[in-house]
Amino acid sequence: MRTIAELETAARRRLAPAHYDFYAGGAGEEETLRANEEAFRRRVLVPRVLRNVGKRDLAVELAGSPLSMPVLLSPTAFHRLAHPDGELATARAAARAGTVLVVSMAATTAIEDIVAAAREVTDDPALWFQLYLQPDREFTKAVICRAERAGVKALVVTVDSAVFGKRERDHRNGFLDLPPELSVENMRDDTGRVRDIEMPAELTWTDVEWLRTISGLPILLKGILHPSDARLAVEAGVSGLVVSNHGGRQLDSAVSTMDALPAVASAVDGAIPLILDGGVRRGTDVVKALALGASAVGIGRPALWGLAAAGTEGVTEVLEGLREEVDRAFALCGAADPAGLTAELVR
Ligand SMILES: Cc1cc2nc3c(=O)[nH]c(=O)nc-3n(C[C@H](O)[C@H](O)[C@H](O)COP(=O)(O)O)c2cc1C
Ligand SMILES: O=C(O)C(=O)c1ccccc1
Repeated sequence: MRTIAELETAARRRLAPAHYDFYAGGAGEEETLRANEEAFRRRVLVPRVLRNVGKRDLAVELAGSPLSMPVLLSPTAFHRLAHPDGELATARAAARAGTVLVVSMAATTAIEDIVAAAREVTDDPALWFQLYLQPDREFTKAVICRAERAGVKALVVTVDSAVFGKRERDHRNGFLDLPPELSVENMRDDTGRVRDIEMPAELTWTDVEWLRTISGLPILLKGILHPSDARLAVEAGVSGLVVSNHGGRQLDSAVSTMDALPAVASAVDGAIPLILDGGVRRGTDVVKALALGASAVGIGRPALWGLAAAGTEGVTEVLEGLREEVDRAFALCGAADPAGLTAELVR
């Protein structure tokens, strides 16, 4: 089994340079992109021993969906740029691993087809749908109804993107849009035209209330870093938060997610689950995030590297590699299950 770093090397060899840069890059100086990984390296584990870790259970439940381990696939755009099977491959790997795939609104495959691919692997796959609330509310509602009908189990609203982050690699490479043979299939309107995804600059907490009136699905907010926003999210009645800086692709110089986590966890005080994403590359990263208050972590780029390197098998390699590392790190930290990971393990 290859490490995520090795899969990234394999992916880089296969991808067009501009596509590799689109996946790998961040906003501006890429300070936040680097800070996410660096924040894990800066923390060390102080393990406990003699705690009978002979039987370990990595499973968690989030917003009504069961996960076989505390690792899910964060939403990422354009999987067909990485591999011809695109989101179908990613969905199969997630279903096989028993974890959640958050399908991006910028997916290059229709949500019905993604759900069908996962259902070939398992009866009741857990697929969530990420969205940017569009200025056209009727259209937004239609997209949500379509995803619900297809069988998604939760909605993840991305709130860190009032405007698009400036990814300077993309500007240098002239990578502005998908090649003509690909499109964001879930943005088709009733005329069959594919609409552009608009970044929702005018969004407020009122829109989160509106969303709760139009869908009964659990709603999670993705891109929360400030403890005051975390408190408002609890008041708004959402089912969970993703502590995320969009993998350093939005506000450069934003706090790393591991540095943001403790204050968010203390603000939420267990009321709703927290998912952390950004920079997770090793099982010990997962353990550090859980110890400091996350219920699970999300991975973005690692899944894209697996996908580009080897399709479904590559994403499986990433997920099973992480599972093995997480399990080993639990054992060596003296934790038999997620509840056994406490803040005292991290310095
Ligand atoms: C190529 C790429 C595309 C992304 N597309 C989306 C998206 O469509 N919607 C979204 O909410 N987040 C998107 N993200 C952010 C991820 O959901 C996630 O927050 C981030 O990748 C986590 O950091 P990591 O890549 O270090 O694991 C994207 C990230 C990357 C790298
Ligand atoms: O690349 C991204 O991070 C992203 O969020 C996105 C969203 C819409 C279209 C393309 C990319």
